[in-house]
Amino acid sequence: MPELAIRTQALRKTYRTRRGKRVVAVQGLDLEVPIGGVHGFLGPNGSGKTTSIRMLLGLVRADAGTMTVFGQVVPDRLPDVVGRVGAIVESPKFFPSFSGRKNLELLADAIGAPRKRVGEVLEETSLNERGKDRFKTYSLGMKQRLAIAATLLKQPDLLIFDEPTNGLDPAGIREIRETMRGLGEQGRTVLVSSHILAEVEQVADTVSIIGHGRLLASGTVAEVIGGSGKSTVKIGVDQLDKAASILTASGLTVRAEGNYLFVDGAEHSAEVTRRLAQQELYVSELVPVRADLESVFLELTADEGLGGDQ
Ligand SMILES: Nc1ncnc2c1ncn2[C@@H]1O[C@H](COP(=O)(O)OP(=O)(O)OP(=O)(O)O)[C@@H](O)[C@H]1O
Repeated sequence: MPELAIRTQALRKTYRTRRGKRVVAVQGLDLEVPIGGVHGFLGPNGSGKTTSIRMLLGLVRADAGTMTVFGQVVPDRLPDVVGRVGAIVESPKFFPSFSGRKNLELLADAIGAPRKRVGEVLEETSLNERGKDRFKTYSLGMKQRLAIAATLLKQPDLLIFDEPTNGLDPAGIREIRETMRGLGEQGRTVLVSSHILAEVEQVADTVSIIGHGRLLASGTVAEVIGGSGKSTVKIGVDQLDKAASILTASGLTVRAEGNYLFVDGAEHSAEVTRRLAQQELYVSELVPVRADLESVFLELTADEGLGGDQ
């Protein structure tokens, strides 16, 4: 088996609230993150993403299960791999009155990274033009990119970002997305958690979808979409109502939208045309509708409600 960047097996974590209530945050999570590229770690709010990430980083103790990072069992062997991992789990603290560059220089000195890395990471996160400006004048998106720049100082092979675009405007989201894409293309592994699909669908090479702390689906974006078994065709036809009742009577799920019918569950588009033609209704247009990650996600997590909160 090829080495994985991250692997968890039967990972479990139950919290006890102050009132003594038990909250199962992660219940038997099997996660596999391949080496290289962007991996979207997706799930509704409260589904256990942050807890899983914190366990991987040794910040929260797991109740049961195993975890490896680059083949090393963590948290036991974390010291052996921690140098290869950069993570942003909470907003890091920067000095507001110092420039972005100065902040990075101080950090580089603190962790023993060469000063020349500062210019490189500013470039990688497209901050070089604003590097001399004070941190407090940065937009939220720039602050977040500076945090990414800080994790890049030590050239990690694996980057873990927990909801990196929270609170950002569309331009900020795009910038973070492009930064992640660039890192994935360099061959680094980026694990990015999100509950917003549209954000990750465009950058992720592979995804894992979780709900209630369990894995619901994983693979390449195409595999996860294809594996949903959802096939929909959009058809244009005269007498929409009549066509809809014919198709419904054949066991297909049909809904009308404008001048079109959307038909779910037909194995072959030809089946739709044939059934209508038998009743002398002729299809003027027929387009297969590609399922997107969003609809698959909603379908998979439909029973999840508020994720782990109940
Ligand atoms: N310290 C804690 N004490 C008690 N319960 C907690 C604690 N941290 C998390 N939880 C609960 O565990 C569950 C999983 O939370 P977690 O933050 O891991 O989910 P998440 O998928 O990261 O959600 P979000 O996207 O909202 O951050 C939730 O029900 C949450 O309320």
